Amino acid sequence: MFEYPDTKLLIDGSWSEGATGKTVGVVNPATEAVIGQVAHASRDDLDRALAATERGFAVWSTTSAFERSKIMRKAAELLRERADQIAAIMTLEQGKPLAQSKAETLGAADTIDWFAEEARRTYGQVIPARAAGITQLALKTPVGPVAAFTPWNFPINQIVRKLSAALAAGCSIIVKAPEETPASPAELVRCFLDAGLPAGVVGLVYGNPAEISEYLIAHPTIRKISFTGSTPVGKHLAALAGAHMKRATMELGGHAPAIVMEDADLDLAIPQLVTHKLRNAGQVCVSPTRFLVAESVADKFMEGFVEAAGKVVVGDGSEPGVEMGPLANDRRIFALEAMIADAVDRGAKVALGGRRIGSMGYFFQPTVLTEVPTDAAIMNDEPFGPIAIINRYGSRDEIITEANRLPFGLASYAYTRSAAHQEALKSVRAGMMSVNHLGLGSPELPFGGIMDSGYGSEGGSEAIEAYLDTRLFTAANGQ
Ligand SMILES: NC(=O)c1ccc[n+]([C@@H]2O[C@H](COP(=O)([O-])OP(=O)(O)OC[C@H]3O[C@@H](n4cnc5c(N)ncnc54)[C@H](O)[C@@H]3O)[C@@H](O)[C@H]2O)c1
Ligand SMILES: O=CCCC(=O)O
Repeated sequence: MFEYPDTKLLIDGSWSEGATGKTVGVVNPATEAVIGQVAHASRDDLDRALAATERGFAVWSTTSAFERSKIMRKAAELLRERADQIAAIMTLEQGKPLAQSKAETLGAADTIDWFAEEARRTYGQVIPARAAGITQLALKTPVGPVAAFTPWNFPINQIVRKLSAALAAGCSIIVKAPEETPASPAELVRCFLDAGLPAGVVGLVYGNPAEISEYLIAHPTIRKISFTGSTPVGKHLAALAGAHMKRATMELGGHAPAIVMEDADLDLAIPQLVTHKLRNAGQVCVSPTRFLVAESVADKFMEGFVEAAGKVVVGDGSEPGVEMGPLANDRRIFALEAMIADAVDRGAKVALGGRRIGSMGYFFQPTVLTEVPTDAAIMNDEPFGPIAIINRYGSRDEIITEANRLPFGLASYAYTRSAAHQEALKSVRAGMMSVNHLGLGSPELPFGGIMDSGYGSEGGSEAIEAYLDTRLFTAANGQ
C-alpha cells in the first residue's frame, strides 16, 4: 500500500532530520488529515548546507558542460520512470488532480532535458580588437552558489526551472522548498542524486521561510537569489538582495487580463479559458483573471463560460474523473470569501458559485463575478483561486486601458481574428501575451514578468544567462 513519505533535509548529499529534531505536519487539503512530517532546518543546518554548497560549487563549476548535461538528462529519465508515484505524492500534499500532477512531473523532465542541452551552449565571445596582437574574450562563468525560494502551487515546476538553469550554468544551489508540499520536491531532487549529481551541488531545506531567506541572502557564500511568490514578499527579498549586492530573479504575482474582442472565435476561447482558469484551482501566477470582453459578444461569452465552468467536476484530486481539486490551504478559502464579499458589497453580481463546498477539505466552487467595479479588492489584488471576473467594454481602447491599469505585468491573453487588433495588443504591458491559444510555459520560451510582477526570465536562453557572469579577458599577445 502506497504511503505518503516524511521529508528530510538534504545536506551534503545525505538526507537527515534537522539538528533540533523539529518537524511540522503536512496536511492533505482534500481531507485536512495530517499525512506526514517535514523536517525544519535550524541555523546549524543552514551553516552545514552553506559549507556543502561551497564545496559543491568547486566541483560542479569545474565539471565539463558535456558531463553536466549527461547527469541532467539521466535525472530527467529517472523522473519520467517515477512519474506515477511522484504524481500520487504531489496530489496528496497539494490537492491538484492526478492528471495535472503527472503532467507537471513529465513537464519537469522536459524542462531538465532542454536546459541540459543548453548547458552545452553557454558560449562566450571573441571580440575583434582595435590593434593587432590583442586577444579580447567575453567569458561566461557560473555566478556562484544560488539560494532559491519556491512556493506550494507547483511543487516541482517552480523548483525545476531554477534548479535546471543553475545546474546547466555550473552553479550549486540550495533550495528552500515549500513546507506545505515538501515530498514531491524531495523526489525531484532524489532523481538528480540517483543520476550521479555530486554531494553538495544541490541542498534542500525547509523551515521558517523568513528566517531562512534572511540568513541565506545575507550570507557571503550565496551569490544569486531566485524567488517565486507574492509581490510583497518579492519586494522584501529583492531589497535584501540589493543590500548585499546579490543578483536576483523575481517571479511574482500577476492579475492577467484575458481579452475577448468582438471578432473572437468563442468556440475556441471559451473552452480554452475555462480550462486555463480552473487549472490548479486558479492558484497559478499566470491564471487568466480579468476577462475583458467586447460588449457585442459579452452575453454569449458569459453564458458559454458559466455553462462550461459549472460542469467542471470538483473533488479529491486522487479520485478518477475529478477536474479541479481543493485549494491548497485554508488561507486561500478565507482570502477568496473576503474578496467575493467585498466585490458583492460594491455592486458585483455572482453569476456562478461564490462559496466554499462543504466543511471538510478546502474545496471551493468555480466562480464567476460580473459587473465588478474597479475599486473592488479583487480587481486590484491577485485572487489566486478559481474566480473569473467577467466585465464588458465598449471599445478596444477601453479594453487596453483596463488591461494596463494595474502595476502587474505577468501573463496576458487575447482572442481576436483581426490583424489590427493583434497589432494593438502589443501595447498591453505584460511579460507574456498569448493570442488565440495558450502558448506560455515551454522551457524554450521566455517566462517572466515586468513591473510589480518581477524581473528576469525563467525560460529560454535568458534563464541561463541569469546564472552566468560575463567577464572580460584581454591579453597583448607575445608580451
Ligand atoms: N507566483 C506564484 O506562483 C505564487 C505562488 C504562491 C503564492 N503566490 C502569491 O502569494 C499569495 C499568498 O500566498 P501565501 O498564503 O503562501 O503567502 P505568502 O505570500 O506568505 O507566501 C508565498 C510564498 O512565499 C514564501 N515566503 C513568504 N515569506 C517569505 C520570506 N520572507 N522569505 C522567503 N520565502 C517567503 C512562502 O513560503 C510561500 O511559498 C497568493 O495569493 C499569491 O498571490 C504566488
Ligand atoms: O504559478 C506560476 C507557474 C505557472 C506554470 O508553471 O504554469
